Amino acid sequence: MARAGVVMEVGSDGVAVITMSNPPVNALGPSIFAGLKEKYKEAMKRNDVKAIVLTGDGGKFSGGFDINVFAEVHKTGDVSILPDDSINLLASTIEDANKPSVAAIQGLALGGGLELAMCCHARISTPDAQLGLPELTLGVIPGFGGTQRLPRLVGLPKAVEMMLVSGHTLLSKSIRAKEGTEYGLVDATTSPENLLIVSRRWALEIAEGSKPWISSLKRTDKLTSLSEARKILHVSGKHAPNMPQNQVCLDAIEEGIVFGGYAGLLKVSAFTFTSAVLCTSFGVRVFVRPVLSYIMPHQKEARLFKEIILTTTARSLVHAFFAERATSKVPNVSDVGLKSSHIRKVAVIGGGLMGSGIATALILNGLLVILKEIDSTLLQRGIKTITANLEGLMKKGSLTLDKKNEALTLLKGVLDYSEFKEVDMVIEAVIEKVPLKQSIFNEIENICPRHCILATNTSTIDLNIVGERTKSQDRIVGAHFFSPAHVMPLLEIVRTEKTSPQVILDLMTVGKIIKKVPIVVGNCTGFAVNRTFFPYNQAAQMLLHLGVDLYRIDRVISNFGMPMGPFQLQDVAGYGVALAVKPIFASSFEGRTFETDLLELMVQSGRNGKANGKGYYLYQSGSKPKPDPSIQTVIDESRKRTLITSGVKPVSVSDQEIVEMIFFPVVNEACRVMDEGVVVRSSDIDVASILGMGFPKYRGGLVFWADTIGSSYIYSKLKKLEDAYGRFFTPSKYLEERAANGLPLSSANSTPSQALQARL
Ligand SMILES: C[C@H](O)CC(=O)SCCNC(=O)CCNC(=O)[C@H](O)C(C)(C)COP(=O)(O)OP(=O)(O)OC[C@H]1O[C@@H](n2cnc3c(N)ncnc32)[C@H](O)[C@@H]1OP(=O)(O)O
Repeated sequence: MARAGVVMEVGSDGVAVITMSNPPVNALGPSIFAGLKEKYKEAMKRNDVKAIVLTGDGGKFSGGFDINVFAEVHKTGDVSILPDDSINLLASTIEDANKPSVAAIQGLALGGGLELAMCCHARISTPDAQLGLPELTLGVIPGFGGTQRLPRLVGLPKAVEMMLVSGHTLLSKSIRAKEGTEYGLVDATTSPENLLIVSRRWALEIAEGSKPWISSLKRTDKLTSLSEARKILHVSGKHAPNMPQNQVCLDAIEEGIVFGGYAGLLKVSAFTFTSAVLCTSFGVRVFVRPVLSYIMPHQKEARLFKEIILTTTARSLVHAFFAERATSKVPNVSDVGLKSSHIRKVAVIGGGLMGSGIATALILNGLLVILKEIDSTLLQRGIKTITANLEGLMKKGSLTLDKKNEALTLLKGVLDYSEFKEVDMVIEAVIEKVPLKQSIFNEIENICPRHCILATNTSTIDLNIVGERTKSQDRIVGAHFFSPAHVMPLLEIVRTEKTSPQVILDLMTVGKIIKKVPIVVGNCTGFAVNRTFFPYNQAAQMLLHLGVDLYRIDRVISNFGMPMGPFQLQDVAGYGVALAVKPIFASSFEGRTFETDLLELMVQSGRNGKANGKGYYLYQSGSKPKPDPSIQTVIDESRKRTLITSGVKPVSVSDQEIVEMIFFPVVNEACRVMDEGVVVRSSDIDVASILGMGFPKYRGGLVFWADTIGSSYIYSKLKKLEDAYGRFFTPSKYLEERAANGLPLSSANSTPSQALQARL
């Protein structure tokens, strides 16, 4: 089936197989809903149909409700385009039908997809299918009865765990079907070949009465007492600062627990309420609530859904979803019919922190790795770091011992280039020294096969300089990983004018294989991410030199949603790289950097950050970083030496001003990055800021957030700051023009910027 739609085939056994098709993930859009209603109506009418199997085409059940509709709601503000199908289709037509339905699940059943499966009377699945309700990661809540049916199928604690978002990346926990059988979400697992056979038989057995006919919404056996439930909901709600969707979801669940899931779907009457209350044994509180709130838990869910979809959080997270997917669309690379080459073996040069992290990411995802170091001590240290990285993942529960051992078999340490004759890609990850990198590229060009990609992990150095002594400019590309490379999800792919589209496509493919989100950017000092964010630390340092307490700055920025404040981040990253790139940024961005000796003074006073336990904070293993009062002498000395603050009284700033003074210069630099065509589209900066710098995803990314504030406000603030503190804050031409014309900063969002188009 190529077009979106639903088909039905009735077998001689009396089973109607209804198949949804909407490639690539069978998203539930209007044509699928219309098709489901039509086919169900027909199946109910036909005398030769005894039971129904509901499934998805192309090896997938469904990736859920069509998120494009959310984007449309955000564009128009019109929530009436959202279907009200939780009652009409899922409950009345499927769950309450007089013929049973079995969901045959393969690949994935997510969001509305799983909700559809949960209203069937049984679920048969392939063992590895991914099942989950990730709606909260989009800032909304399940809207097709998931808040009611999931707790009834798997119990409240597991349901809450599967739905709520937590952590900085706002993930909700999906499960594999194998685990689903333990919790009762899945009735049986089977191979893809047998899926329809087993599902048909199961459906007939329900119809004949030899298997139970279960309506999820009527079940109460997995629900705990109301007081227990409230405890679970209360504890879960506590971990949700800045995420209104968590509390809203808990409210919808609680409503259903108090009033009963099934009662919510039937016409409201005293009898239905009473029977719901009795069968769930949930106390007297029901009777003291105002009558209106008795009406239908599903109405509660649907009503909350329509409210929450309009929040800034939902807008931001839906934007982030599409922004992340847009990164794989690179003009003249992904749209010119190129096919990815098969990259099997990768050499990593340098077993330091970055090289080991990169090697870890590669072997974890099945690629053969040759790790090269200059002597056996360094090589052993690199291999030890890789082993420790894998053990760290095991401790977190994300890797089994077998997988760890399997990964290590893919790693080979070497001290010379003899193995490089067969590699498909080299990633150089040595220290940031131009002559060293140049001589490495010169050597590997001669040794590696002609097809081999020559990548550097430099975070700053111009790629044309790195490859200056080679003739293979078309194969040279930047593969900028973020530390720790086996954990951080971003891969910045840096191309020069000469890098071939095939090389870019191949590196993007490797990026996807190792589960990174690759963004393709142009070549300039700091590339897109470090360049955009260089004013971040510098603005924080400027505020410190203006007399603002460093721990307050960190607190304000953490409260804004960054994983930690800028000073703690400097401690964690170490000062080495910052000191090394300081002169590079100062010369490339002359006049718009903040000059201070702070880091030099820190190092002179024996502080190296977290690495030696002493930085802006004091670090002891097992306890949280502690402010260090003795840092004041270093700060006083630095303030004395810094032109901007000598003789000036400490400034008084509000928390909002701290956020603005730190992030507006970052937004300003992002404007230059967009204007120069360093990124393909502004939303790539959003993705990079979220995945590379920890910018809060629920704010949609740096540029999206800036647009919620408005270009003219940001411009006027920067102008005032420029008057007070100089060129560090001077608004860019791009920002000035956008502000003058009342335009958002992201208007080049879906199309490549003009500067880039001119270059391509
Ligand atoms: C009322 C309901 O309760 C509300 C809901 O159901 S909200 C939706 C809940 N579902 C989700 O959140 C799932 C979102 N999707 C995903 O997590 C992932 O896309 C996936 C796991 C399904 C597949 O991942 P992967 O194979 O890596 O492919 P991925 O690149 O992400 O997606 C492939 C394409 O499908 C699209 N897509 C995926 N899920 C979609 C959805 N639910 N709606 C619309 N498009 C979707 C992507 O935008 C992408 O389109 P593109 O090729 O044009 O860029």
